[in-house]
Amino acid sequence: MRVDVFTIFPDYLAPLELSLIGKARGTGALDLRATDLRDFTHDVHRTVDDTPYGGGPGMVMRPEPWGQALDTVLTPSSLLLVPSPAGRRFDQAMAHELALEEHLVFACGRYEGIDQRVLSHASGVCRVQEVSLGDYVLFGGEVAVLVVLEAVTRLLPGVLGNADSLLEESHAAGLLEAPMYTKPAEWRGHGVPEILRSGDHAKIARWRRDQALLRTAQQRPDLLKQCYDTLDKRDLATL
Ligand SMILES: Nc1cc(-c2ccc3ccn(Cc4ccc(CN5CCCCC5)cc4)c3c2)n[nH]1
Repeated sequence: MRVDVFTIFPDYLAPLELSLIGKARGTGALDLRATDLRDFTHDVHRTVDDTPYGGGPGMVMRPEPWGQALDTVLTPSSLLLVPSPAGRRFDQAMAHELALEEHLVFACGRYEGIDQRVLSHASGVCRVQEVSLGDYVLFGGEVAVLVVLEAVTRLLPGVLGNADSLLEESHAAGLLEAPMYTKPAEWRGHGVPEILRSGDHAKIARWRRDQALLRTAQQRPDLLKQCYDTLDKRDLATL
């Protein structure tokens, strides 16, 4: 997957060099390039913003640098993602959709956002999707890029060493995960559920499924409602 990110703070994306994303870049699963939007300005101050038409607080990002920047990468097969408080809520389903794309382009806004004509013009070239992390306002889009790219990269083939963890996720799709434990068996007076040390994999799987159901019912009943139709009689007996 090829990913282009345009931002006035390219260093903000340095964490993408680390950990599994860094590994995905090393194996070629992810070809990621961050470019400074100011490279597409031509004035001595490298200006990317200006006052909003119609008045109002703050500044708006000028269309010209964005137009020239996006001209260098957008093709009809690109998907332009524009982080925004007004965007489609990012979730695991969207992460799976994005993991199938061949070319993602992120336009990271700052200030009060990007001149709307940039998105309008781009939608004549490729698909454009505004994306939101949630109902709160950040300073800009870079944090959204870090979140989206981490969630998408772990879904790319070969990135997660143990493919089973993805299978686990798909099986438990929609439910919260069961509690996890590791050594030591006794820690500050807290033990580990005996079933997990029984070696009986069928019983362990059932226990984990029950824990996931109960945890979801308790902490995220909205999720349980969404996947209620997928529950079998044994699941319903647990609830
Ligand atoms: N999920 C999420 C994504 C973002 C995000 C993404 C990209 C940019 C680019 C700039 N900002 C900051 C900003 C955006 C908009 C306003 C105006 N708006 C007026 C009405 C009430 C809400 C705010 C103020 C500041 C961004 C914020 N925040 N949260």
